[in-house]
Amino acid sequence: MPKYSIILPTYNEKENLPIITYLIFKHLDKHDFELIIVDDNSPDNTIEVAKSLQKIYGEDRIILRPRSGKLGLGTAYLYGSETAKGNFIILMDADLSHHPKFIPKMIEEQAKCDYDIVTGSRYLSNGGVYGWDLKRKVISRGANFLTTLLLNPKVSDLTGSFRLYKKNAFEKCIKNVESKGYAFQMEIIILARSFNFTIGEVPITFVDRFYGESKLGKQELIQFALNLLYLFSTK
Ligand SMILES: Nc1nc2c(ncn2[C@@H]2O[C@H](COP(=O)(O)OP(=O)(O)O[C@H]3O[C@H](CO)[C@@H](O)[C@H](O)[C@@H]3O)[C@@H](O)[C@H]2O)c(=O)[nH]1
Ligand SMILES: [Mg+2]
Repeated sequence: MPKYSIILPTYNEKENLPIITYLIFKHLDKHDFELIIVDDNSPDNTIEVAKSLQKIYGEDRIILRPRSGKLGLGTAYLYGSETAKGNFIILMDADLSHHPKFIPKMIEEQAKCDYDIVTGSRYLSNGGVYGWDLKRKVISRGANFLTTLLLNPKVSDLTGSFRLYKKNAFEKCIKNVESKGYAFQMEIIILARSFNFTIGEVPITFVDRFYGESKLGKQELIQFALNLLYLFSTK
């Protein structure tokens, strides 16, 4: 039976964490999985909530990273993949923007063609984005448009982070990725294509967070543009 390791990076997600955890356990009750919560020493003490959840669901089902500093999302994913015991890795956000009900659909899609990667896509028909203002919609569409124009990796949602990977595919991509911030997800797809990994897509609806705040800032966007130009120039 396949085992799935779900990596959940958290930074100030104390309200969202119990709800997302409950929904993951509900929607994956027929699957063998572990949940790896990678907190960056959040000032709101998310880690204390995570420890309580670990007591409820068991230390074999919820794995926590020992206390760290603010190390960033890239290192959170790296820790998750080094710790994972599953043969598949699932990345998702902890803020309820990614609904766990889509995970069984991703698992089904992966099995259909034995894909190396399945991406949750907001930009397929039946997918969508809810709750974002115009600026955020333009940024997301713009980032996808520019990446497609320059690198055309033939995936409809390049910046989304809700994905399922075969463990070996994820390890190979993450070892080679250079981008640290918002461009990370996009670069992973570019790398996956260069390694000839197969990629399937499942439509998802992304709902903007209700509790807490997005960590995407102006600096991240400038970095995205620089990373994209770098990938284009080294193509
Ligand atoms: N451990 C850790 N977790 C972090 C950090 N920064 C953010 N996170 C966690 O990473 C997830 C996504 O962060 P958000 O701040 O909610 O991102 P977003 O603006 O909603 O952006 C989302 O959509 C983008 C595509 O439009 C994605 O590119 C991005 O990865 C994310 O999925 C959340 O679970 C958040 O707690 C960090 O430095 N460290
Ligand atoms: Mg978010």
